[in-house]
Amino acid sequence: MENLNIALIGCGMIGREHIERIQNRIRGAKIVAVCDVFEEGAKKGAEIAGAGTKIYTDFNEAINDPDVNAVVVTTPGQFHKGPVLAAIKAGKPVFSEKPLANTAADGKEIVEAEMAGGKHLVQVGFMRRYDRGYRQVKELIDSGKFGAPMVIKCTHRADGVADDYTTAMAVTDTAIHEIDVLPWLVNDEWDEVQCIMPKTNSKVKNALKDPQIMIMKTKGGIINMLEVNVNCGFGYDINCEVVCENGVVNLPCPSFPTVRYANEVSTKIEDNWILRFIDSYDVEIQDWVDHALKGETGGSSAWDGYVASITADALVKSQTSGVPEKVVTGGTPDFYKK
Ligand SMILES: NC(=O)c1ccc[n+]([C@@H]2O[C@H](COP(=O)([O-])OP(=O)(O)OC[C@H]3O[C@@H](n4cnc5c(N)ncnc54)[C@H](O)[C@@H]3O)[C@@H](O)[C@H]2O)c1
Ligand SMILES: O[C@H]1[C@H](O)[C@@H](O)[C@H](O)[C@@H](O)[C@H]1O
Repeated sequence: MENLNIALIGCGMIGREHIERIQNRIRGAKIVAVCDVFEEGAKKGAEIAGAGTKIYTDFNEAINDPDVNAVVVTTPGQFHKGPVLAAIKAGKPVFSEKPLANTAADGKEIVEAEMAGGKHLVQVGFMRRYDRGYRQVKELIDSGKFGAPMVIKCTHRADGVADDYTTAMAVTDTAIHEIDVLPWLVNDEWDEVQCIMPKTNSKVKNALKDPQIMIMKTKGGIINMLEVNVNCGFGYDINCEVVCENGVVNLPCPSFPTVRYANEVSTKIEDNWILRFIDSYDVEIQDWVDHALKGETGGSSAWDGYVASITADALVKSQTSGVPEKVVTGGTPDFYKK
């Protein structure tokens, strides 16, 4: 394969970002077809992609178009399974935005289909594995200089969320990033996870519980404390601090100039994920394209996506049980061992 001719399924917020990215900044790939259940949405996507882009409202038709040899899935999480399975069936490489699926049951179907086909075709969009800051933290931890990691403290804060954002989405849509990136960062696996609910922010006007505190223990005994807080009202604030035996590795928000003005010292905080991780998405999609052209996958595999969904299921269970819940994966199949 010399070039990826991509059908992108789901022309919403990140779908349109990825269309623009692939057409203008990614080598070896172009969007040849776009699909959205709403024709208007697909048309908007096609406008960004440029003249000649085919428009579909049925993902099966888009994926099975003979001019298409690769697929990007940017529908909401609960609708990833259909197009991902269709791409596997067609034998075409597929990049699925995170999460691979909203439930472990859906993730299992994808993993089983990929194994049955005997070819690695699925990459999951956990872009933090491509973020310069997270990569530097991993290098520092892997150097061994600071000793073994013992505690991780994270915040995943957002200015606000849409009205249809639910309590479970704090796990399946938001904490899912930490669920994937932290075990990768410290070379470990989740063992048990717990979600506890502090008092809810009075700005929340529906049934959403926000903030939430997630306490997650790895098999190696590392404890992570994660604050998910999606109505913080002051910006997109992602922090990660790893406490090791001989030192602390801290990844704060990327720095902006510090301003001294009117008796105050201040530093800007990024508005949203688009800007905070913009470089990571570029690196991630280019890496997917480079791998797919060689018949390979990079980044997070379908198995990683499935394990993240198993962990998310356990955390969602703990949202109601209030107690720690076990993360049971049954072990990595040989097909996915690196
Ligand atoms: N990696 C990241 O940081 C990041 C950032 C934002 C979103 N995401 C992920 O990307 C996905 C999309 O998020 P979004 O914010 O762009 O959502 P969105 O709601 O803005 O867009 C989704 C689009 O998919 C379309 N759609 C739904 N079902 C479809 C189907 N069966 N076939 C074709 N089109 C369909 C909708 O009409 C909509 O236009 C989610 O999984 C989300 O978690 C990831
Ligand atoms: O879909 C978005 C995206 O994945 C962001 O990176 C995350 O911070 C948000 O919580 C989520 O809603």
